[in-house]
Amino acid sequence: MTSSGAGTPAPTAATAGTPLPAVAARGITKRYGPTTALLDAGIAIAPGETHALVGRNGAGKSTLVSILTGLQRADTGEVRFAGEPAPSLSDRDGWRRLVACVYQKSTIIPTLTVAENLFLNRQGGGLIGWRSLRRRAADLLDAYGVAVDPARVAGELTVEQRQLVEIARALSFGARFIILDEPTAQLDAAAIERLFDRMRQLRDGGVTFLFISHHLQEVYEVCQSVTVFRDARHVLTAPVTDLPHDELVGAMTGDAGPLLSSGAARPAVPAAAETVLAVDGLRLAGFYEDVRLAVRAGEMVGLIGSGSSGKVALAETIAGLRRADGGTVTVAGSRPRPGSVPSALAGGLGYLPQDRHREGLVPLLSVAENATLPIAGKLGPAGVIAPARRRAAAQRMIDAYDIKTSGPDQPVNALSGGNAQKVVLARALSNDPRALVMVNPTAGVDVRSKESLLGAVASAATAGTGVLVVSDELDDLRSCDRVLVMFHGRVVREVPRGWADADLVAAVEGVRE
Ligand SMILES: Nc1ncnc2c1ncn2[C@@H]1O[C@H](COP(=O)(O)OP(=O)(O)OP(=O)(O)O)[C@@H](O)[C@H]1O
Repeated sequence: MTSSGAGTPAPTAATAGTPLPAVAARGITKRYGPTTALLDAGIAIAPGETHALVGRNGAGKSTLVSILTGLQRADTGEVRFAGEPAPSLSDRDGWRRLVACVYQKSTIIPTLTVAENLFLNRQGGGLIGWRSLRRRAADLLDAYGVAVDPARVAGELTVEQRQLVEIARALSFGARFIILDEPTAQLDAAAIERLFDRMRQLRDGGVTFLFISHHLQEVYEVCQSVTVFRDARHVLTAPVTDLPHDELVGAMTGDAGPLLSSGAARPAVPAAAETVLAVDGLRLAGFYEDVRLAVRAGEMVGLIGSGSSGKVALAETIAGLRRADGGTVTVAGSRPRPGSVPSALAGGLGYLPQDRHREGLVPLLSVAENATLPIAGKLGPAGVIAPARRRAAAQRMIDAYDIKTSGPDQPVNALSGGNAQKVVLARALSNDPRALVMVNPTAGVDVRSKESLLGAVASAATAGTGVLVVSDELDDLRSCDRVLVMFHGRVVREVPRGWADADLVAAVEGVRE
């Protein structure tokens, strides 16, 4: 293990027999106004290894990534690649040849074809014809074993295909160091395994990875070393084989207490409890067919299924983001207007969207404004809210959900990803919805915050909200009274509470055959 509590790990100069790190950052400090995002932090990544970077929400991981990719300058400290100082920030081509990051959010332009995306910003290309562009793109994708048609419009790609195209693009620029920032958050189990196989192949070919994930089992599965950041500082770097899971969590959180089980018991739902969400004969061509389900007040129902199961499209239809071809959605006894989000919300639905960036938050508004948007009516007459009341309500949410922020006035686009997710959930629950639909509620949320988020959801259920949890994360589903399994657009099984992990995975896998 290198260093514990010290500022920066591992040397940047070669010592006898030790190769120079492929990437080394030392003594990095970065401040945003009153917030210290990184304080004398660093990382050293050996050539050809897959190195994990983990830490709680707001620990400084994304900030380090932006410095390692030349998107921003550290206030102090230095970055070296194979011992050489990093290029200047203006030398974008220099950076592109050294490092690429595949973000959760795509950097691919959705309206262009795959081929155009691959050859965008390429030096020395001059004007080339479409056929030649397409041929060169096909050769490039072929060389990296990516089975995607270069003529496809990039916006139509699946998350998995998009990531592979981005990796191929990075490698084709010459980069041999790739940062994967929560790459598995939007992938189903089979796609995650394919990604890991691909990473292992590339690693065998000498590619170095920095892998960021809140799923610690993935760190053990695919990484050789792990670095932990806590509160802007480097606290530990170790081979994963030397670091038991509990110690890793302890390093992240600063205490060694065991994680609570998020499947803690809730009272049984009375048989006479009212149905607060009913879906009847719902169908949407290409996504799902004849779906029927009911959630009662106080009940938590899970919905699991692979990427092609249609579960997210179903959730989006319930929330009014999509309009079904037929069938009905009933929320607390009334039928919201199909395809209307305001109508669904007015009817008593709370919704936690999959893509918090696009659907969840108003980026330039403060944490307080975002968190209290749906309770405006409760805080003051006719939607007029006294700023002090708004701030007080937001401060209560910040405390209850452990949101790391400089205060209620911080704009949400300055929050870390996981903390933004907490604001979306706090907001969804703030209106005491009769029914709550959540898609991947803990995506991007650290291990400790997961407990408090899921605890808040379970409390809402105990208080009478009916909850539909749409997720492939087994931890998200443990508190559910039953889990519905979707496959190719249909609900094909119902698994009662008390399942073992292997049983639920088998239920999802089994129906594939
Ligand atoms: N542009 C910005 N302006 C102000 N503060 C910022 C900005 N970007 C990041 N921060 C703050 O810096 C700290 C570190 O954030 P960072 O995004 O690096 O965390 P992270 O470890 O990536 O978290 P997560 O796991 O939630 O993605 C946070 O407190 C965040 O609010």
